[in-house]
Amino acid sequence: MPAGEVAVSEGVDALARVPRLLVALDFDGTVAPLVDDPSMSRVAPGAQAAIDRLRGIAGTWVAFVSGRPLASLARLTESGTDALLVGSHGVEVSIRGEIAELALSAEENDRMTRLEAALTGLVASVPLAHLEHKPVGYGVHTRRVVDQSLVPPLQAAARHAADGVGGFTTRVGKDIVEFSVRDVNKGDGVRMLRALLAGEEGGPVAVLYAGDDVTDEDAFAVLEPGDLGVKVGEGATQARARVADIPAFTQLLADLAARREASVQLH
Ligand SMILES: O=P(O)(O)OC[C@H]1O[C@H](O[C@H]2O[C@H](CO)[C@@H](O)[C@H](O)[C@H]2O)[C@H](O)[C@@H](O)[C@@H]1O
Repeated sequence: MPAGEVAVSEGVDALARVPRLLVALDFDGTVAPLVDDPSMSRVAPGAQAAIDRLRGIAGTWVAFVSGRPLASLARLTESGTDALLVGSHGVEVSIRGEIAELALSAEENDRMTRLEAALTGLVASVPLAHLEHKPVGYGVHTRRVVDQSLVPPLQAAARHAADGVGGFTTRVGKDIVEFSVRDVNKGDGVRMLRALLAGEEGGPVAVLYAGDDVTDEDAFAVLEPGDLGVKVGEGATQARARVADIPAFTQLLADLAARREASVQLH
């Protein structure tokens, strides 16, 4: 479904009135501006305020669903023990402080080691490229590479190396190509969170999912009638609504909080 099929205001209005709502948020590029150093990312102040407000409304849950490692996501979102976090594109899960064990097999570890050796050499050959070590894979970052003509050949060589080792899921994001030894995605994460909350609450849970990148399409793809997918920024998408940028999405979250607070008071 093309973005723009639903006017943002109309979509938010509908979500304000559902009895149970999961607000599932991508992190980088959706609530946190993209920066050169991933460790320096921060949630935009207005977005944080809206998230805190939403968390305080009855029948409303906020989760982060990110490609980031869980530890990084927990730190940057300053999540407490009640947090719902899905990291590493759906592989790592933390539900209110309970972290599902990853337990990589010896074979997975071996493939990781072999890919790391290959990627380390490739990344070292391109000035200012950076290799991110993740719990179930690697990210080849190229945001800071000055000579961007070096990026396509680096990414092609990295893909070739991953194909050579075998068994990796490849994802292309913003100035990054990533390789994961586990084939799980953000859609799996959203499905799991919805089922968990519906089970706990004994009723259906509508979902607002927002994301800015290609990897968020897996999450948009599992949304159901009554949910709302919001694409943040440009690019082809299956999301039914679109906002221009992080400030516009921050405004959407604040509007949702205000309308949901008003709706809860009426019931
Ligand atoms: O699913 P997300 O929450 O959007 O995470 C995707 C990747 O985000 C990080 O990289 C991106 O953000 C960095 C900081 O702004 C930026 O420097 C980089 O160019 C982006 O690709 C993170 O480092 C990755 O692990 C995530 O997979």
